[in-house]
This record gives sequence, C-alpha cells and structure tokens, in this order.
Amino acid sequence: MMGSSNKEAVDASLQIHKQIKVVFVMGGPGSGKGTQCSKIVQEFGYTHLSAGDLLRDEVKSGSENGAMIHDLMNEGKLVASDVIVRLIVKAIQETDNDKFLLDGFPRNEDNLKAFENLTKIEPDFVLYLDCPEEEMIKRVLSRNQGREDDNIETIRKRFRVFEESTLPLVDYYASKGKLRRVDAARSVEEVFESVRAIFSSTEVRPRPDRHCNCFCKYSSSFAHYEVSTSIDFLPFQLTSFLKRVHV
Ligand SMILES: Nc1ncnc2c1ncn2[C@@H]1O[C@H](COP(=O)(O)OP(=O)(O)O)[C@@H](O)[C@H]1O
Ligand SMILES: Nc1ccn([C@@H]2O[C@H](COP(=O)(O)OP(=O)(O)O)[C@@H](O)[C@H]2O)c(=O)n1
Repeated sequence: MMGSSNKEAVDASLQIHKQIKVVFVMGGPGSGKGTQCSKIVQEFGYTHLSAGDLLRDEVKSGSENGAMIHDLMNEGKLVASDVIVRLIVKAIQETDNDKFLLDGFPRNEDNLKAFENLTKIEPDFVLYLDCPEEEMIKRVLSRNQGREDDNIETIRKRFRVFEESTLPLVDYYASKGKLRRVDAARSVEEVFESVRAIFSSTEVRPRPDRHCNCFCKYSSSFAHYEVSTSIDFLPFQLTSFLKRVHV
C-alpha cells in the first residue's frame, strides 16, 4: 500500500495549475454524449475527454491496472474513482486548452468527491442528455465500434448502474440549478440545436438593457431553450418577459 507521504506527493503532482472551465456531460449509454461532444468541440473549441476512452486507452497500453479495468468494463461495473480521476487530471495537465468536456464523468458520488478533492474544480454546468432506455439500447446495439461491452447483457447492467448511481447526481445538479437537460431522443442535429443554445449562452453574455440587438440575441435563443426545456438558467425577469411576449 502507498505510504501517506508518498500519496501526498503523487496528489501534489496531479494538481492543476491553470484556470480551467469544465462541463460535465452526463447521460445513459448511447444517449449521444460522444456524438454531441465532437460537435461541441468543433463549434466551441473545448477539449473532449471521454472517461470511457481514457479507460480503454489504459487497457490498450498494457498498464498494471489494465486487466482489472478491462474486466470491470466488460461486466458493466465502475472502475475505482482514483483510477479514472488520475487519468482525467493527467489528460487535463497534458492539454494546452482551458475548456474541457468531461464525457461520462462523474458516474457516481464517489467519482465526484475524488475529483473535487484532488482538483477543487466545480463544473460550470452539467449537460444532461435525457433519452428513453429503449432508444439508447437500439443505438448502442447498432453502434458497431467493436466494443466488447456493447452486448445486450452488459448494456442492461450499465443501465442499472446509470439508474442507481448516476441519476442521483443528475438530481443533485438539478437542485443546485446547474443542470442543462436536453431531450436527446431527437435527431443528432435537433439535439445539437438545443446544445448549441446552451453553450452559446455561456460564451456570450448579452446585456438586454443596453440596446435592441442584445434583446434579439435572447429572443432567437429562446426558441432553442423552449425545445431543450432548459430555460431555468435565464435570468428570472427575462424569462417571464419572454413568456409574455412569445406565448
Ligand atoms: N440523436 C441521435 N439519433 C440517432 N442516433 C444517434 C444519435 N446520437 C448518437 N447516435 C448514434 O448512437 C450511437 C451511440 O452514440 P454515442 O455518441 O456513442 O453515445 P454515448 O457516448 O452516450 O454512449 C452511435 O452509433 C451514434 O452514431
Ligand atoms: N467514470 C467512469 C466512466 C466509465 N467507466 C467504465 O467505462 C464503461 C464505458 O463507459 P463509456 O462512457 O465509454 O460508455 P457508455 O456506457 O456511456 O456508452 C462503463 O460501463 C464503466 O465500466 C467507469 O468505470 N467510470
């Protein structure tokens, strides 16, 4: 077992010495996290870190943890939090960007605590791709990426883990007002319309009291918010004003 001073030295080497912005991207298996992340990368310049891909790369690298990670993934179980958190932090340290999408992370409360303890980072917001289970199963079974865990038996187990461990985190972020929920059962482009509106609103902060153009930005974004049912992050007065004007 690692001595405490040795562990502290490792933890210190994993500290992140730059100001970064993090968005957690959550959703069940096949909800479209990877698909939407690559579109967000193209349009908004984030770096996409997929927890599953980092783990699969670790397995391929033949590291000492590789066999254990491989077995857990094939059973649809979660890997120990310190393993995935260290991979994420290392990837952040090695990347020359200040905006990150963490796809498939956190998966449970323990993941979140381990990440917070090590990095002291809070996500700017949490994007949640909300999709019915039968649609997700259909997508995963036709994904064709040669993933050993994309078989019906393991998929069912992954769904149970999602319901039991990840959904409580989704509720937690909703209660903190940080959740941006999107209906992910639509086409890729329709889902991205909603996603784009959410990210646009965090990049540009128009001031409606200044002049008409600013209001127009809000006004056109509002159509997207309606589709995404994610209007809870608009300032309250503006939301009620838009409701009066548009409805
Ligand atoms: N909105 C969508 N409609 C139909 N198929 C989709 C949609 N989004 C993603 N897919 C497809 O579903 C599969 C799972 O998507 P993926 O992005 O890999 O999900 P996740 O990363 O959440 O597991 C992929 O084959 C992808 O091309
Ligand atoms: N934070 C995480 C993320 C993924 N994983 C593991 O990686 C597997 C695949 O995750 P993924 O995000 O690539 O795939 P989806 O289940 O979202 O399709 C999970 O079923 C877990 O075994 C984990 O243990 N901890």
